[in-house]
Amino acid sequence: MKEWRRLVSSFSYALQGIVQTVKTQRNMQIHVAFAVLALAAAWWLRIPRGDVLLVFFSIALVWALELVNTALEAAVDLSSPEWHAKAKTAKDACAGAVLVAAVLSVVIGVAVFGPPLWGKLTVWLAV
Ligand SMILES: Nc1ncnc2c1ncn2[C@@H]1O[C@H](COP(=O)(O)OP(=O)(O)OP(=O)(O)O)[C@@H](O)[C@H]1O
Repeated sequence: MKEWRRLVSSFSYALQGIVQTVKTQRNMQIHVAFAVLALAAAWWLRIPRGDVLLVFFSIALVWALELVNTALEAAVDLSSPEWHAKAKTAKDACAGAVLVAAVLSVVIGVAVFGPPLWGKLTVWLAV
């Protein structure tokens, strides 16, 4: 029973971490907005299941890295409030990781949504 309660509370702390990050981090709010847009577009364009999984994968990757980035920023601010070269390296590298995932998700987005969007556009333009 105790184990079960511990599992539920760690899940609840994890959810609090996600909610708090969405509430406080502008970049996370942008990622969430893009994810909602991408999923709405996937539904509208009737994207095949395999491609929807790719979209979910890129959303999860960007969100996960933004959460790690937020955690690292908080830890660095706590341990090194003054300027320090290593604090800069840590923050910049973590921001770079988010950027890599964001670029990958743009590439996936163009590959998944590009052809069906183009198809819709050509139908509209032909009318
Ligand atoms: N203690 C520090 N020592 C050295 N450089 C720092 C330090 N704090 C921040 N920086 C530099 O300033 C940049 C911006 O840091 P900041 O903490 O404002 O994060 P951010 O990327 O603006 O994220 P957010 O907007 O989510 O707070 C870092 O990427 C880093 O280059």
